[in-house]
Amino acid sequence: MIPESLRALIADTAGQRTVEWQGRSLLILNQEWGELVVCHQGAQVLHYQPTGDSPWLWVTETPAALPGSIRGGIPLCWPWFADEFPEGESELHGPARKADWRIDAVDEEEEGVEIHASPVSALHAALSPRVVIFASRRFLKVELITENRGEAPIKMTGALHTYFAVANAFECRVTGLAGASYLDKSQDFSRFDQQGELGVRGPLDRIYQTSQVQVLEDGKRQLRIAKQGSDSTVVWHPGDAPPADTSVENARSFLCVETACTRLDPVWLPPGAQHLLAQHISPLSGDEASGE
Ligand SMILES: O=P(O)(O)OC[C@H]1O[C@H](O)[C@H](O)[C@@H](O)[C@@H]1O
Repeated sequence: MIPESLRALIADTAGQRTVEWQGRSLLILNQEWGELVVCHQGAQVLHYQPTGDSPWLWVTETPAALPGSIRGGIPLCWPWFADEFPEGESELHGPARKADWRIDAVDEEEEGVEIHASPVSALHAALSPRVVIFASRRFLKVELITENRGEAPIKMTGALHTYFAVANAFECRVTGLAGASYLDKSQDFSRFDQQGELGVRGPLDRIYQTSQVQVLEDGKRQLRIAKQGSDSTVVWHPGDAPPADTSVENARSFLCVETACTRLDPVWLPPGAQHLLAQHISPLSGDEASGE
């Protein structure tokens, strides 16, 4: 579920190192607690695997060339999601995922790591983003923090556009959405209510209005997806018409469950204020799994 060439670089890493892959600079950690790969382009977590498990995140076998971004891992959509462009802009999902980011700090402890990143060049006249990544044997958490350094309130949207690695996208369940209202992008953003839990059986592109925890089940693993600062969960799969950088077969092994702020819940950030958008992924504990 990650390309062989990336797998080989991780296997050759003892501890921590920075390497080139696909023309991008990657920070690779291979430690007792597990593996983590962060790409400098987009401050994108490309890979996370706690010891004893398989990868939680999917990466395309055939990434787009630069200046494109790599499909997979946890791309940052910032400071807007999809086509919620501010006036004069046209880049789908915003400039952050293609931009160069600096790794400001890597704090390693026996139990895990905390990584801080910020863009090399300003991505917005007033909004300033930074990213904090926490990884350990038990969880992966990504925080996207935005500060308004300007003098007027600014409207923003965004997403942690996570590509989860799954056994088969069309045999997945995403629980925690039952009863939630959603906009269906494939039906001109018509609004519906989710009847029962979501079973993914084909292409879908939906924005659910919810701040609740979701659980992604693929028959082999149950991952709990908790969030902060988000009232939208986007569930997306392109079916048998994936984007050009991904084959139909390869696309079957991801499902996007995105922690987002969208047209349903845009953030109006006052001057001097910060917004935290966070996704916290962990295995469903035994108690929760049995419904206790
Ligand atoms: O191909 P990308 O620009 O990465 O966008 C991939 C997808 O992102 C989101 O999930 C949107 O809801 C989809 O409509 C879009 O197709």
